[in-house]
Amino acid sequence: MESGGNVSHRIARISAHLNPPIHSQEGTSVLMRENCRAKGGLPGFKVAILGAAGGIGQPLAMLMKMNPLVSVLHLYDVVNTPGVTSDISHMDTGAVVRGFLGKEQLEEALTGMDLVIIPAGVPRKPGMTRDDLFNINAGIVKTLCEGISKCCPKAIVNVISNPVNSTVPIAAEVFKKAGIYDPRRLLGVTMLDVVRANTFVAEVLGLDPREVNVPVVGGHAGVTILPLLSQVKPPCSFTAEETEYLTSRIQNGGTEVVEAKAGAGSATLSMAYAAVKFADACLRGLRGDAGVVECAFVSSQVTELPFFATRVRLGRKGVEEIFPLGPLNEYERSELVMCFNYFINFIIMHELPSISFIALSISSLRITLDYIQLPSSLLISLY
Ligand SMILES: NC(=O)C1=CN([C@@H]2O[C@H](COP(=O)(O)OP(=O)(O)OC[C@H]3O[C@@H](n4cnc5c(N)ncnc54)[C@H](O)[C@@H]3O)[C@@H](O)[C@H]2O)C=CC1
Ligand SMILES: O=C([O-])CC(=O)C(=O)O
Repeated sequence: MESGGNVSHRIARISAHLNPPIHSQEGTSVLMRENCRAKGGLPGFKVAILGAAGGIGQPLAMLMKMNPLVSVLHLYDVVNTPGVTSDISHMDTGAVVRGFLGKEQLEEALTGMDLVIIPAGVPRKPGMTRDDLFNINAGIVKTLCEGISKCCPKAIVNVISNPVNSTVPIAAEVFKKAGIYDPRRLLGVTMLDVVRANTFVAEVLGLDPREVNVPVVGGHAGVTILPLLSQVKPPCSFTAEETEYLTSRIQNGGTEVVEAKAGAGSATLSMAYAAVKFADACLRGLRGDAGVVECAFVSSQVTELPFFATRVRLGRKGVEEIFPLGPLNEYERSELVMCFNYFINFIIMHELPSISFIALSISSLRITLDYIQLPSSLLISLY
């Protein structure tokens, strides 16, 4: 015999699944979905995916539907959300799924969300760099962040759209303009670099990748992706050859996939996996779990660059602690100079006056370089 509470809970869950996504087909049932009583499922977090019908968006939506921490899942895109939503809503997991299509439904998709994940935007094709996506994706991220400012200003925001090195500062500018910027809540997703690093290092060492943890710092493009192989857990050492091979493979992992897909896009499945791993960490932080630490591209004072990826501790307010780089070996210090060079060149090339990147100056970089004790010969490459 079920208690009254259990019965009403079951009815609420069934009704929640019958509750129509905004773009569902009309059923022939006497019980129309819009008449159902419950508007949400189990207690849990409300998550929106913006760009949910895309190569990343679809598997990401599927994996988030399987996440027990999620009670409501909003899928937003400018195309194809009805089909994706209908499909995913049939999965017998706890989260209730609703679909939203087109700009006029963006606000509805965002209202009340705890976490917003943004994989909206174009992917690259062979021969392109992530920075080549800047012109299109910057505008997309800007519009979506304006919606977030208005409808869920307290949400944690995970930015996947490339180039992450620029889309995150753009999101910050939008939030500042709206007066709602909290750097703790804005995170660029660099988890795929960590996932790749764990996999490739495990291959070299003959370990299970699940046992390996490689911090990857810097940014998310080419030489800005800086795996700290001297800080791998479990502790291990690499030959110079292994270090070169691993660093290059991790830095070029995205290009490896773009070339293999030969024009059909970039990493989607591994990215969806990485995005869910990261989103789950954010949700566990929001729930108040202790010791949730992942790498992310965030507003940072670890170096003089205004945004930088390092290990961060996630909590109820988002990023609650940013860890320093830790001791770097000579190879990693020289890689860090290349990382800085890249950022500076990008800023100069794109003349980004409105972006806070420009706030960094050569003199402040000198302080950073002194701080990390680079050999002075390497400084020359900066000037
Ligand atoms: N941070 C990372 O590690 C990674 C980032 N990416 C980036 O993620 C982005 C998405 O990649 P894919 O899913 O493969 O591309 P895709 O083209 O398959 O999907 C993108 C989706 O975004 C949607 N979209 C476009 N404009 C939109 C708007 N204004 N509002 C809402 N949705 C919009 C499209 O309709 C499409 O469904 C790309 O910029 C790619 O470079 C990809 C892999 C890894
Ligand atoms: O390489 C790309 O364009 C997509 C991406 O960011 C990655 O796979 O790391």
